[in-house]
Amino acid sequence: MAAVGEPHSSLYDTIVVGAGIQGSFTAYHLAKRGRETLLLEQFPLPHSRGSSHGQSRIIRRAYPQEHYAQMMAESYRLWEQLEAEAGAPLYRQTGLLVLGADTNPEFQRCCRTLVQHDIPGELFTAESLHGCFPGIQPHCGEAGVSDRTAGVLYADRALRAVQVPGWAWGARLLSGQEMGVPTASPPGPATPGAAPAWPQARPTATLATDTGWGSAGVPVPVGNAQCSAQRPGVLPRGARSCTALPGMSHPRHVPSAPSLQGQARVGPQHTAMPEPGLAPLLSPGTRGPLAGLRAPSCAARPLGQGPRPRLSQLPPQDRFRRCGGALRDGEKVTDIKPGVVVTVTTSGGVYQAKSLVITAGPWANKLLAPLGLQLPLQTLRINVCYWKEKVPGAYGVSANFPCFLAIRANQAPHHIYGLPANEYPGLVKICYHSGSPADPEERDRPPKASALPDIQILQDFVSKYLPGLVPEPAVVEHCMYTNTPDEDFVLDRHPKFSNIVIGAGFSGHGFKLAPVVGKLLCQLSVGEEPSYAMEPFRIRRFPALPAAAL
Ligand SMILES: O=C(O)[C@@H]1CCCCN1
Repeated sequence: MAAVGEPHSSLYDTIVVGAGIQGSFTAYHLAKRGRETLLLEQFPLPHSRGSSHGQSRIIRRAYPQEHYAQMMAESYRLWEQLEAEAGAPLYRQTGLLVLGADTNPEFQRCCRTLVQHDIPGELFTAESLHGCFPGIQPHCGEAGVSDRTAGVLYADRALRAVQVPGWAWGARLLSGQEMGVPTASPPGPATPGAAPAWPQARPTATLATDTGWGSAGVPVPVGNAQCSAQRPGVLPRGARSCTALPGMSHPRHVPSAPSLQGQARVGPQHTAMPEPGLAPLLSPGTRGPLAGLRAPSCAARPLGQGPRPRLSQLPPQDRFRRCGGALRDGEKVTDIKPGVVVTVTTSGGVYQAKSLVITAGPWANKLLAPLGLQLPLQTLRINVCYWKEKVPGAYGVSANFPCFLAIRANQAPHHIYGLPANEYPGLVKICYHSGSPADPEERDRPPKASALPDIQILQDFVSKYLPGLVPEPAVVEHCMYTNTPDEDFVLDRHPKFSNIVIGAGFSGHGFKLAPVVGKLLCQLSVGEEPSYAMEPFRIRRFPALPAAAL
């Protein structure tokens, strides 16, 4: 079979349907292994119809689920590798603050992950948190924990970077928009010339036996919040950075935030005494979960990675030597015929491959229906909101404002998360981790006013927690989530057709994990043993799949 008017291989090793971040990383891994790979995308690239567009995403290791925490260690390494290949910064370390009720099990699981994986971070009471981040106004009974390795991924740039090597090494662009091998750092929000500091992914300390932050059902005594001392305000311009975390401003008079690493920070800017509620955890010889950890390494990891080769600087024969990839955008899949050889018909041609990977985001079930499978996926339209600073720069990356993740703060049933002002000067990205059910084909239809409770929830949150922001969104953009009931991904083979692999249901938290997801889908596709336990991602975990679905 041949594409209309285009020469190409008669039989690909793998066709990947969907060139969002998950499909692009899958094609990238396949092409790097020398697999003849065709990456199909229904829209001309770049586009903003799915879930991978926009300039920023959070990258973090603070995950409540152990399986993602494990995957993130490798994901950081693979992002760093891609960054070296692209020759352009893809990441900016800002730190992340997880904010939640100190008794919240999810908050406690995040704390446990940080301790168990020896991830640098700190624990805050409501009072010490407000001292370190005057722009944030926590409330009684809330606490914070920071993940110093976290930051912002430059999403658009990352997507482009992973698509370019995927086919540039693979040699052929058959049609569609030519994306070009980068010859210089693409424009974007990163500081020019600033190489990001990729945090150490591997644990560096021997950890004490886990006595169970949350796992044993014991509430974590994270401190005695003294809410009366709090004051509204924002980070003063030019405020000095905290010595412990790059993402913190720490005025001299503010009480110290205890370190997750097992001792209170002591220094000219910090008080020596741990806060009363933390004392039992922080005492030498404690059997608590913080026992036995090393003193914090407070300095930011030195950049020190030297100049990176740009793809464009490699000799063309090197760039094109690797066998594999081709990308066809602007081609919508209209039919898939399973079999030992899978036949995929698009609006532009007919292609065949030994295996197929479907990474179609919110279109997953539309493609799977003719293959007899419907996954319990809910597609949601998400409002991506930006909020104006009252004092310019107060919540910006340059002022060391961190990313944050508020767990059920303000009684909101879902999480609220934010990223410091960066892509739009003076505007902070703050979003609700849920949205209104929507068909991806109709995502541009304005929702009814009643379908916008999230904006009201965000306004309440901004008023109460971020008093230095104007509590009206200045910009609202949109993207799609595809949620599973448990918000774990689907990474599995089709139950009937083992050479059809499905990546779906990334539930609004998949971007940062895409390097590992792509590797796993590649491994499933080529018949290798996956690098991680796949149980959380299996289709069969959904007990209620109707028989007709299979
Ligand atoms: O995965 C993340 O890190 C962000 C924040 C939390 C919810 C949405 N996505």
